[in-house]
Amino acid sequence: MNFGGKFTPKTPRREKTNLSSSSDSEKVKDPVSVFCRLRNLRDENEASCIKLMSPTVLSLICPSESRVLRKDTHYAFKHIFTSYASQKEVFDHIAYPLLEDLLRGKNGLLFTYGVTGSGKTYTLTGDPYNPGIMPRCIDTLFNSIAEHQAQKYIIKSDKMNGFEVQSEADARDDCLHENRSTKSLRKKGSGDKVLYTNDGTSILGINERNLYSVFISYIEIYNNTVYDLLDESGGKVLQSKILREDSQKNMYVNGVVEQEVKCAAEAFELFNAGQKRKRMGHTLLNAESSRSHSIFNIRVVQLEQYVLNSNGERVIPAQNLLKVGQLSLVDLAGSERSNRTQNTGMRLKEASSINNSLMSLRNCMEILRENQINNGSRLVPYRESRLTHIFKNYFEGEGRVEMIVCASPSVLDYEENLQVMKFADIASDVKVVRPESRFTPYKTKASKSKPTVETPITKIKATAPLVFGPKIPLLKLNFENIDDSIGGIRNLVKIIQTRKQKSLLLNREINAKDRAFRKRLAEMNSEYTLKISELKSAQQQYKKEKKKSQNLEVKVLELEKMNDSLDSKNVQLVDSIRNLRCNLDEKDLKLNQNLMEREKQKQKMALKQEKMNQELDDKLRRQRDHLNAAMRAKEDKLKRVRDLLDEEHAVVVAATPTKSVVSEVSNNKPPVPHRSRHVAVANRRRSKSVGEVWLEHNSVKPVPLGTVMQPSMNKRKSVSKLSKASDITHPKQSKYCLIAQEADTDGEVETKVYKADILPTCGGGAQVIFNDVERLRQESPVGTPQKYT
Ligand SMILES: Nc1ncnc2c1ncn2[C@@H]1O[C@H](COP(=O)(O)OP(=O)(O)OP(=O)(O)O)[C@@H](O)[C@H]1O
Repeated sequence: MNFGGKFTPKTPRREKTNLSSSSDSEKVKDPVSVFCRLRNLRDENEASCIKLMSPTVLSLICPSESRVLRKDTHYAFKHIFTSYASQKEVFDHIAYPLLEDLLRGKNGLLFTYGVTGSGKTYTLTGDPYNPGIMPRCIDTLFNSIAEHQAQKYIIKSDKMNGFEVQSEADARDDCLHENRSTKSLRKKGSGDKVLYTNDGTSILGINERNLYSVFISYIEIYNNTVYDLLDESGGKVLQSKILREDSQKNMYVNGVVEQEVKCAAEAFELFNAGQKRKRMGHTLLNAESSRSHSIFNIRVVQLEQYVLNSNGERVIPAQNLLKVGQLSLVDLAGSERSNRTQNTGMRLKEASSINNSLMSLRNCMEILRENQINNGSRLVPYRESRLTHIFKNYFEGEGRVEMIVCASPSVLDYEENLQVMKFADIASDVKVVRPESRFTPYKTKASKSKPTVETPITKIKATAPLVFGPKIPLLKLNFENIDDSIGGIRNLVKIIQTRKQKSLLLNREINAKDRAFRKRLAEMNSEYTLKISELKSAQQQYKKEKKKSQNLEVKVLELEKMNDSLDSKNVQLVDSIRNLRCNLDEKDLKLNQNLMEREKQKQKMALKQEKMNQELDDKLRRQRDHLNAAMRAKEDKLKRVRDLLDEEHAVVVAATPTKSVVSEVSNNKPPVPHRSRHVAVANRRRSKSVGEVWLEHNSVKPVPLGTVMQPSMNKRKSVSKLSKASDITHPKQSKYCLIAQEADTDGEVETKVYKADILPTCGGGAQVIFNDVERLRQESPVGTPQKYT
């Protein structure tokens, strides 16, 4: 084994594994082991929706009050732990075999899955008196390897998911300058030390030829971003990390703090420090609910000190190989329905991210199962979520996968349990390649101190004895048999000569080696100087890159902050939009109500108006009919008068009958001249008789005419009633007119002026001779000028 020379990988690079590949089909595969752990009911009187049928089968009973009634369904598990099962039972059954694998250099993934508050964290962590799987794993591990641990920092993480081995002196140096951040992490963790009860369990039959180193890392996936719970470089703000593939195509968290621990207490301190940073929150269903998926990684690295050759002698292993096993304990955040948790804002965003990642896990499982059943090659969408991406290797055959389904039997959890059980059903059908011990080639770190310093392996080299030839026999001189003694002496001389020759040879060899060594040393020295300058430039480059990456990280952090604030703003906006929508809906409702009310009123009004219109129409029709009848009667009378006038041309009215005429006129009836008393008088026009005096007889008070043309009567006397003969016989009066008003068929008012001459009779009376009728009508058709006749 060469600790100072150049590293050459001894094992071929592992090809990317794929479950559907033909080579994989030849490998032995095991289904994902799915266990179930039932927790106790919170309230003893509560009804249960889970019925145990056997130690491996349970039935999910649909509660009668469920919105959708479903048939009872059966689900099979590798084993079901009832609420009476102790933490130790769960550990012994599930985690102990994984620990055995870990010490054989095999990987294992154990995750808890279930509804929020169903006991996932309790199963994995527990409490000091009922330690869960994680503390039991740590205790059992150190109980088993305590005596066989490598000196601290002999094996170091190379920050790229691999390891390198360095000399003891360098390891001591590193111990002295122990990472400050780790110290402070420890300090933080040691503030309130949590000590879990150690029951002394250990793994039997570990390989005692190996030196063991244990490494711990603790990360969380929060809102689909990976954070290192042990990284203190960002102060209180957790640093987001990216996922990378190492040279062997294994996924790892870039730049994750992977701390070597030498005892269980140190591991617990780190766990507690990380636990304080883990995102927990209070929800309606769990006072301390995990808001992120947390992954606690234990890596055990084994360095083979020596191997035994066929003669049973200890020889240094020919290859630079480390056996590396990893156990990932994953506490998944609980699946939850927002209508039950009534989460809002940040909690709601967390819940949706949790549910999304769990959905991605389910998707991947479904596709893996489908590929296996149909021998298909559908792409498994590991990259959809960090949770699936980080565990890609496990599903592609890099380790054993086990799952504990935690379930609360409460009827309230029925719907969620149904989904969890379906997921478990899918998972138990997925098969993964049985893991093999993993050997990783390691680099030896160039020693910072003098090259004479021994590593655990160079120590073994030094103990190999130098052989100068045959052993020098014990010479016993026998003076009684001098020949024997001489023979012995000769033999001795021969041996001494051979040894001398051997010694000379060795001396020459040593000298040659010394020369070669010196030459090599000189070469190495120049190489060293070269390397130092290379290292310096690499360091400078590294510093630059580090600065760049720090800047980038700061930027990422700022962007994340911005993203977070945008997210919270978005949530607020969504809330306010929802409120505004509610308000709008309320207002719309009110508006609609008002509109309906108004419509009703309108309809009422319309009905009322229609009724009124009808009434008015009726009234108008009656009035019109009445007026028409009256007019018709008048026109008849008038016609008769005209006819008479036309026939006889003149009517002489005797003085005595004036009264009767007047009385007829006063009765507002058209005057009917008496045939025998008619006097023939030539037609006279008003315009021709200047200075005439008119007796204007308005039987009723007329409607104001408002016309432009008025009957031209310069001198007139208006009377409403003719009561005595002198009203007519007055000598100054020569003209008589009777004014009557009536409505025509269109309802327009028509004024008729019946004109007559007053002629004195020889008997001292007067005769009234009607000779003209003047009609005054006012019409107002829209858009047409008013007509007057
Ligand atoms: N088997 C059990 N025995 C006793 N107590 C239990 C058991 N399972 C859970 N509990 C208790 O129930 C509570 C909720 O459990 P826990 O926090 O482990 O739930 P969870 O599934 O991790 O929830 P979340 O997903 O919200 O983080 C805790 O107080 C825990 O102590």
